Amino acid sequence: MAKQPAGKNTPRQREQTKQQTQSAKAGKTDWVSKLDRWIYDHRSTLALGVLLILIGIGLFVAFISYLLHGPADQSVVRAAVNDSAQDAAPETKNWLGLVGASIAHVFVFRWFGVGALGLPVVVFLAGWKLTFGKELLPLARLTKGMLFFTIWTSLFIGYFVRITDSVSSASVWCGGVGYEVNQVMATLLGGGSIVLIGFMLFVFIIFYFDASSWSFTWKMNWPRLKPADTDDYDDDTLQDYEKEEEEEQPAPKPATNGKPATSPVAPVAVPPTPEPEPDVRPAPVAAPVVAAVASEPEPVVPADEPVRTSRIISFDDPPKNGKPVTATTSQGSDFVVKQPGETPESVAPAFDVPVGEASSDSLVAEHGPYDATLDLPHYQYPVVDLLTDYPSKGAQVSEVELTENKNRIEDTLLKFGIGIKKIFAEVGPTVTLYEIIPADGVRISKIKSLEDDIALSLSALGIRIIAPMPGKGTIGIEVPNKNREMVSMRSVILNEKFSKSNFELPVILGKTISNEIYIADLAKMPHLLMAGATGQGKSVGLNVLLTSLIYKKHPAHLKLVLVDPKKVELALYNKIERHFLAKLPDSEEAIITDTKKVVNTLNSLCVEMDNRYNLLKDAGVRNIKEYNTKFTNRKLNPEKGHRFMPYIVLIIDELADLMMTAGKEVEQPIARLAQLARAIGIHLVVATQRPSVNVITGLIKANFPARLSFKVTSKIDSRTILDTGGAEQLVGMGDMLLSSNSDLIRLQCPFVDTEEIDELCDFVSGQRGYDEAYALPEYVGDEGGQDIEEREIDLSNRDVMFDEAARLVVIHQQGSTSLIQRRLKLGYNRAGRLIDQLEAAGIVGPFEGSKAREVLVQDPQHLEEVLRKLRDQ
Ligand SMILES: Nc1ncnc2c1ncn2[C@@H]1O[C@H](COP(=O)(O)OP(=O)(O)OP(=O)(O)O)[C@@H](O)[C@H]1O
Repeated sequence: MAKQPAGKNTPRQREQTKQQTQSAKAGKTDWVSKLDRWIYDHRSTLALGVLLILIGIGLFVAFISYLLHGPADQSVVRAAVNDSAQDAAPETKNWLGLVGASIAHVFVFRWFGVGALGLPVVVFLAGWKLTFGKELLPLARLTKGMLFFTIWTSLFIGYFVRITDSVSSASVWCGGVGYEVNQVMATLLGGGSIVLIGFMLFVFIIFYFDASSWSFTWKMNWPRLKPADTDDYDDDTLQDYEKEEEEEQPAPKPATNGKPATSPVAPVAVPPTPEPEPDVRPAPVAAPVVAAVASEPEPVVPADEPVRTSRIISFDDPPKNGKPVTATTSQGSDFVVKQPGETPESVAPAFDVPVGEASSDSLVAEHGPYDATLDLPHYQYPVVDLLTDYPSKGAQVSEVELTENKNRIEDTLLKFGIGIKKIFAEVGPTVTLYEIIPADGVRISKIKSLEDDIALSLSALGIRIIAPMPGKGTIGIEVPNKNREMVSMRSVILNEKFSKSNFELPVILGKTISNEIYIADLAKMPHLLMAGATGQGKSVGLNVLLTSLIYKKHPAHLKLVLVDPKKVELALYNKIERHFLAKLPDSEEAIITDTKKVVNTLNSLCVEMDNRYNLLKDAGVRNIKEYNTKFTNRKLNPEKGHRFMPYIVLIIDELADLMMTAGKEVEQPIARLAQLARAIGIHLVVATQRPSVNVITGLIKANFPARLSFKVTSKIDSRTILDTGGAEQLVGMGDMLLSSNSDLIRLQCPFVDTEEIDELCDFVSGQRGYDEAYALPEYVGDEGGQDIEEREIDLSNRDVMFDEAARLVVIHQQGSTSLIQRRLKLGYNRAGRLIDQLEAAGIVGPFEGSKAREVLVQDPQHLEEVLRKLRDQ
């Protein structure tokens, strides 16, 4: 692993540089990044959350107490302000003393009276959300409600205080605002004030509880509105109205007059709705379904029955408030569309393809496109200051060195009878390229055949002859610089080419001889094979690749599978497990070091690949990009297994080790993935010290068009990896050759130290992550045995959630682990165990690959019977 940077930087120099840069940084940006980190640190969020809960409770107690003892405390507060707080304090009646009385005096007496009680409720709920990471009640919606409650109550009570002329005794109930505003309204409107106050309540109710979804009958009779007039109508609705008008047949809507809604979602006993849903539809069967559905923030679109084009789709809530949205189809069945990003398994899109473009368009119009990043909405991309600022001196080649080399090249070539017309030098970070135009009549093949002799005569390490230079009629001779430039990771991350790159998976590979940054799109590569003798910069190279991805990608869009048979090379990335790593459901460690686990992981990736291909086929698209676009546009139904697909990058740090211990067992899945996985977003980066043919087999090699080599020990190794010599001539420390699309490019890999990686991982892991690493599909190897009976499920020791899980799958007629996981809020492992138990109990059928298991019990009554028997046993 990285021990020491490029030649010029001795540990001492580096330490000094680091100290200088650190003190420079400290002055300017340290406090900003510290503040950032503090804000996104779990501990500070927890502390703030608990503080807000305490403040919420405190304010509530203080306000209630003030309302009870108000008159007594008013004089105490005045005395404290005018005279001495110390003298006044003992007189206070408020349960929270003088402070409680003073705050309550302002909020209750001066401002809002009873209405002020809305404030502590909001503060408490905000604190709850910060502390527990989820909402007790929909916060945004409730805040709006409470704001209205505060002002309206104050006005309403103020009206009666004014007309009863009881300001001296009762003004504490309406507060100063309520009373004063009523005074003004009375002057302007007289008795009309109460009408205005009543009207305000009416307007609030119709917007807050979305009167548009109350009844079809209402809608039918309401005047037709243009889309510009309202947000609550979708195109379908308007078209329907227009059609009906044309036909002059105001036919009753099915849900009102037609057959009662028949939904496969039978009424279930579920906790009551947190907020009353005003539902005035005369649909007796639909009603319990509404109650059931509204309490669950999950889609309950009947899984097997495509929702037909909905004529009226109305949502009870504006899109951005984070509350589940209830929608109604013309069939009268209701379902909930969850806001994107509510939980890690956010499943916002609620329509399937059969619904048609218009419905998904209207969903997008209402809610905006699905955004996977909303699972971690506050995630901050790493700041560049995490990387060390090594002072860049540029390439250090003196005139003298250049002239010396030029003369030696001229002399050597002349010795072999090669005349030179012209010679140019281009100074790169590690080597200088001398480009030679040979004299007329000199054949390139002659120069090529003399390559080794010329190199020997020039007798410097790492001379590489490029004859001819691709696309030019010239010869290139690369001569290493005496003092090479160290390319820092920071400098390349800051480079515009990287920051502005819009590649799907941008990876920095290095700096070219013309000092340009070379960035590749791993998604297009589509896999990378990396070789290099020990100590030549492979680990640094992998770290550079990972750093570029982490700097550019949101955890929602990228998952890493890290295989590290050497056990220490990638260990640093353990910290970002809950952000970027993917692992097998049953494994403890996200970084895979054990060969058996590697085999399972590779096979699991193959299962993931097959699953993804099935989803692509189902969606009628050809690749991950088209799939995710369709999903983002809410045209794919998560209830049918559709989900946003993050890219998966598999990194294998040492293939040689694995090939020695597991041979074909790893070769086959690697080759399979390399052959097929590009379209579904799984990309491989495989590194090895030993690029021999029994490690990089023909099967593997054929499927890795992009190959990269650091210095290797022999020309044979160079040929194995690059199909040509040259890599043995490299000068080490990140000097490398990239072979891509039959081009061979010499690059200097940037340097990134383990300390920098450590800081980067700390920065990422200090932020809120997912509950656990991204779960790869379960793969049970030979030992596990696929047969449920062999795995001996003990039904006498059932999970406590067994009955609930059974009811869930029977109600939905869908035996899927992810359904159990989402709806019962369980981890993957536990949900997997539950589904195994359900299989053993004969409630669901056996595993069927990417499809959900068949549910063998058809109705809830039958299920209760089965459950009762199990209990009796
Ligand atoms: N891009 C680079 N720029 C400057 N120095 C580098 C670069 N890459 C590697 N080095 C130097 O080479 C040393 C070895 O690099 P690295 O640890 O990446 O080798 P490796 O090929 O992974 O070796 P091993 O396989 O034994 O782990 C580093 O400690 C560092 O001093």
